[in-house]
Amino acid sequence: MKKKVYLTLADGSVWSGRGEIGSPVEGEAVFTTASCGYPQTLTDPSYNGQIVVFAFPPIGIYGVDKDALESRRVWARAALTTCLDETEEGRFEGLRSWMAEMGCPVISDIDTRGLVLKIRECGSMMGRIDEAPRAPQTKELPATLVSEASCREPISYGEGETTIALMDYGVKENIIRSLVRRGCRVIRFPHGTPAAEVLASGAEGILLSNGPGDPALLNFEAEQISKMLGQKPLLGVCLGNQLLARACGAATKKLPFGHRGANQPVLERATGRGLVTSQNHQYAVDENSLAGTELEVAYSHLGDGTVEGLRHRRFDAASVQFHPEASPGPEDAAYIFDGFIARVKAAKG
Ligand SMILES: NC(=O)CC[C@H](N)C(=O)O
Repeated sequence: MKKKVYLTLADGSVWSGRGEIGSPVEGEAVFTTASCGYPQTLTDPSYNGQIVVFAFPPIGIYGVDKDALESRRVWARAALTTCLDETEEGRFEGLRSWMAEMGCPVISDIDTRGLVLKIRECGSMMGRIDEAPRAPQTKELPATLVSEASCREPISYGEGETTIALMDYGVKENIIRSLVRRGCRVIRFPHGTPAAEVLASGAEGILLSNGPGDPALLNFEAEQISKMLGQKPLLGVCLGNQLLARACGAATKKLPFGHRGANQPVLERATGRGLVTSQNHQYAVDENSLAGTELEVAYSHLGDGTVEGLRHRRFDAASVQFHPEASPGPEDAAYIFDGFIARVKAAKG
């Protein structure tokens, strides 16, 4: 039964809504402006630890197609919407009942317009959803978000002739589907796999996945990437972009409210071409920290100028902060996978 519930943000502001919560929920409150794709957003492991405010009302209008999810579970801690479409009749199961099965609260009738403005003004911050207004106890997201989301053992997909090692920091499954569809065999490795083991697997190219949390906490992962650099062609996506930067000696920084949505404008510096991209990130590579490294900026955000992609001057390594696999969002950047696979094929001769 839906009850009145409250979101209390770390700055003390209180927002009321309606929903069912088993126990209080805490997480980092962030917003996405994507107008569709809520099933993909909610199952994207990069949202582990976050309370997602959907700026676009309503959500739920087309239910949930379980064949088009980004993982087997919901990673967001809660979904907040001003208007929840609760239709259960239709081709797919309704959002409300699916979220109940997934054990994740959906809070409706909450002022998402005010919340988005608050987060834009004061930045993403911790929040608590409870039956009474209570301040969040958690100050920061834990360092365990990636290990929770990564696979436990290597998993193989596809039978193609080009073998890609996928470092799983919390991968969206459409990255795997995008590679398999292009004729690759993908070996998905747990985040803590040593570089030597990955290189010994017969991998001809390495893809660093997206994933949750602060890249500055992932020292072991960055160190392994530095050992793989120059050995095989490498592509980083989102968290993978941030970790490539760290592996090369650059640093990341926290953005005020990040970029989350399906129409983020990006400039490809080499061609002057503009791309409309799918994004979901809170951190970015600090451009000032690139001086003295062998990395250069290949893409930048047309809204705030932040780094959106990198290229290594000496090694075959590149990365993007946005999502070539889309899901949700436009497919303008899908060619990045084609370019990567062509590089891998060229390198193996
Ligand atoms: N989608 C991602 O890979 C997100 C990367 C990182 N966790 C960030 O928030 O910036």
